[in-house]
Amino acid sequence: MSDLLDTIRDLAKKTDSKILMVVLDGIGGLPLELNGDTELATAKTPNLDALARESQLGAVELVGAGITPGSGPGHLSLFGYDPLKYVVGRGALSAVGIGVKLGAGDVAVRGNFATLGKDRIVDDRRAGRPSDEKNAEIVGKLRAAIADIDGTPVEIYTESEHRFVVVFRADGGPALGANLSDVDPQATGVQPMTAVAHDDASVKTADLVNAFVTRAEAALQGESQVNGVLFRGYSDVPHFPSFDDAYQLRAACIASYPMYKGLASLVGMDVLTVEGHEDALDGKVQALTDNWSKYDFFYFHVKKTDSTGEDGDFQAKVKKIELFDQLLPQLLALNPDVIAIVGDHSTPSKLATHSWHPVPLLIHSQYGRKDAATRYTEDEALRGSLGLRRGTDVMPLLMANALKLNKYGA
Ligand SMILES: O=C(O)[C@@H](CO)OP(=O)(O)O
Repeated sequence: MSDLLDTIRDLAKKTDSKILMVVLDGIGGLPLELNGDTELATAKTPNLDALARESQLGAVELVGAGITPGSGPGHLSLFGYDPLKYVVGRGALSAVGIGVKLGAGDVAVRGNFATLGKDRIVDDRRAGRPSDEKNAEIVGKLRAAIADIDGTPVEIYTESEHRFVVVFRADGGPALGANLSDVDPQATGVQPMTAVAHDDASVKTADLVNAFVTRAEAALQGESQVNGVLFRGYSDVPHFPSFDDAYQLRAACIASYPMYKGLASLVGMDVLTVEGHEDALDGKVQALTDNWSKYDFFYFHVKKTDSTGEDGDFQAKVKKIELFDQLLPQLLALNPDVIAIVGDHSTPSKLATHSWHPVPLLIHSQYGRKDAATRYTEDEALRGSLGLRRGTDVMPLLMANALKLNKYGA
């Protein structure tokens, strides 16, 4: 099956124009009551509104109608990689994002520190979002308790907040399979699940995962809030076509959270250093400004629009949107030839998790047509000239608006 990336590679050409892709993680939302306003519509966003009135708007479904994307597939779609073809587990994204190298046959898995109540019922899938320092303290405890499991080396790393990474090393033995079920139920009020192998190569991995969960809970018995571990997204390291090669671009990633840096690194983007804590918006603007002349594509990631939605905090998400709006003029001052404002999925506070709802897309360039949209909101976007599209349409549209694509065919 011809891959869109192959077609784009044949059409792409180097030019001096610059593309800035801003991903507001989880930006799409829902009104709290029927016919009410979403978080985006509620937010006061004068700068986004002004930009929208001079841009083309539409909406994107990152994987397909009715499908709720994880951040990984959502981003791969935005980068032009069909998420149904290019599959990678969270484990590899997190591991690569924190600089852990995986060898042949190793398996990495994404962990959540969680709060377990009576009968091991999951009370909080994120253990109250502990600090990175608390995370590191817990990782230290687990490293002391679990250096290996029946001779299989086990490595445990802090990612951020409630997130951690475990790597099971093949250590010269048979490759460990990554085809097994999650421990993380991605819900509260139920117990962690028992990992089950879906093929013979993953039987050992499932045994290792279940043994880790048992030993970790024993080691964390004295902890009041961080006393459980949930696993999802097992994977080895995939080899994806290079983003720079497919688009003839020099691409840079500006993100704070390791998983997004891992994803960008997997497709070959340069991951720029961002100073600051948490979502570090000032540090990201600084990194963008300092490196503006060195690249012609920038992926600029904003995380807290997702986290606040996942915490079910409508007003907090509104505030994070308004905070981004306030820094938008600094991005526009760099005068990108093309800027896109988009998200990798919706995370409505009402659902407190990702959802299938299309995400608003804004593209600003000098080659747009008249567009009826007057704001960057879910409803207004669908009045735009771009209509409803797949996430994999975004990069070709940005390349076209940057005059970076030759004509297809004679
Ligand atoms: O890591 C995260 O920020 C989120 C979304 O990807 O995962 P979780 O719901 O486990 O916090």
